Amino acid sequence: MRVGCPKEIKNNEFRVGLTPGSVREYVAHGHEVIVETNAGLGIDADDGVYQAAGAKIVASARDVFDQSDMIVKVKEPQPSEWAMLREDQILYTYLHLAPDPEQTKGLVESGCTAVAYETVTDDHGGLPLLAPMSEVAGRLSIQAGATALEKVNGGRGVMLGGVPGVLPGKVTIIGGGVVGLNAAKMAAGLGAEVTMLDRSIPRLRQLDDIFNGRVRTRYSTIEALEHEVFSADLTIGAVLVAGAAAPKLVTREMLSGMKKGSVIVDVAIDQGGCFETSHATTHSEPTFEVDGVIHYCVANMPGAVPVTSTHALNNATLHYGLQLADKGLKAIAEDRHLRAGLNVHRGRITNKPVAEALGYELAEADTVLKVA
Ligand SMILES: NC(=O)C1=CN([C@@H]2O[C@H](COP(=O)(O)OP(=O)(O)OC[C@H]3O[C@@H](n4cnc5c(N)ncnc54)[C@H](O)[C@@H]3O)[C@@H](O)[C@H]2O)C=CC1
Ligand SMILES: CC(=O)C(=O)O
Ligand SMILES: [Mg+2]
Repeated sequence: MRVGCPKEIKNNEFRVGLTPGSVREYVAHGHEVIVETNAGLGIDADDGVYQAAGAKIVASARDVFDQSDMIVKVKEPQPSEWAMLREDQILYTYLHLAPDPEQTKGLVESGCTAVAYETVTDDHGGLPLLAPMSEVAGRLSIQAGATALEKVNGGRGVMLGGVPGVLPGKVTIIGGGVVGLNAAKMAAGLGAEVTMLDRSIPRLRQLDDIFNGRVRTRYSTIEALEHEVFSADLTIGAVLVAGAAAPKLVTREMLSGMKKGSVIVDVAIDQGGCFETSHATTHSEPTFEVDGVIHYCVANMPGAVPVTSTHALNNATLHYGLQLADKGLKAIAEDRHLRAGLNVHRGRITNKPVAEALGYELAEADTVLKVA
């Protein structure tokens, strides 16, 4: 198969779909790999490094899309990209379709087969291709939140760790999955007072075991949420219902109960965000203020640390990428975890939460894939 990797074009996105190491693996499987010039500059890999790994370098994204059977990316395709996709092409990348009707329409109209990293599953009930970026974003969320809390950045001027004789800042984390766990590790490491909320009691038990009393856990009711968010200096939004738009757990009305200059980092923004007042921001303008509360809502947080993120992402995406390249649609038909990743196929929506969120008729992945 011809496997193509264009340069990412989202605002301040420096990751790349394939590392040179991944290129070598595809080539070792007998595939041709086509990489756009300068695609890897954000991870210190120039065209020569990709060529040494066996890639062919082409001058433009158009060349990559024209010459490839499968496109491997990081972020959801932008309008100029979905216009280049074709019916016989596989797209393998993050999509986050539920809150994004325009992109969904673009992919449906292209006729391509789109596999979303964030809905591929594993045997343990996890999302293995989302997890590495959730680890990165969870850890970054505390760095971003601590910076936004500085007075010069509009925050209330609290240092999360405190100092001897002065109480630490308070961090509330809504959602104790991969993002939440990694945020809690960083916040606790800085010396902050940390509370995590979740709706899953088994997960709260696990978190309690992991932190052994260093972090408080609380079942997430409206009352508990209000109490923990109103008293927080920094609140992290980290909930997920796989594939679906994030539930709006913190309403605009609730902002009036929060401390002036407190900060929210809505990591769940890529699924629409779990604060009613959130809207996606970019690394060039990451924050805005509503009712005295600073909002940080960058939808591609890991793009800020592309070296770490690209390698972590490739570690997770390579296995299924090779399956797709080796077997094409048959790989999706044969593997239920890859089938869970299928969101769009030849103009049909095959992911239930996406179909429900955007009013499309659901086409079941197993029936729509007529593979001999
Ligand atoms: N902005 C960015 O750059 C990035 C955003 N993300 C996003 O972060 C979000 C979280 O991802 P993960 O931690 O990997 O998901 P996860 O599935 O590991 O964890 C989500 C947690 O939310 C909990 N939850 C669901 N509904 C809840 C509710 N109503 N109240 C309280 N808890 C609830 C679940 O029980 C689960 O423990 C996702 O939307 C993901 O796409 C991930 C990476 C980068
Ligand atoms: C998961 C995601 O949206 C990201 O890594 O940018
Ligand atoms: Mg989007």
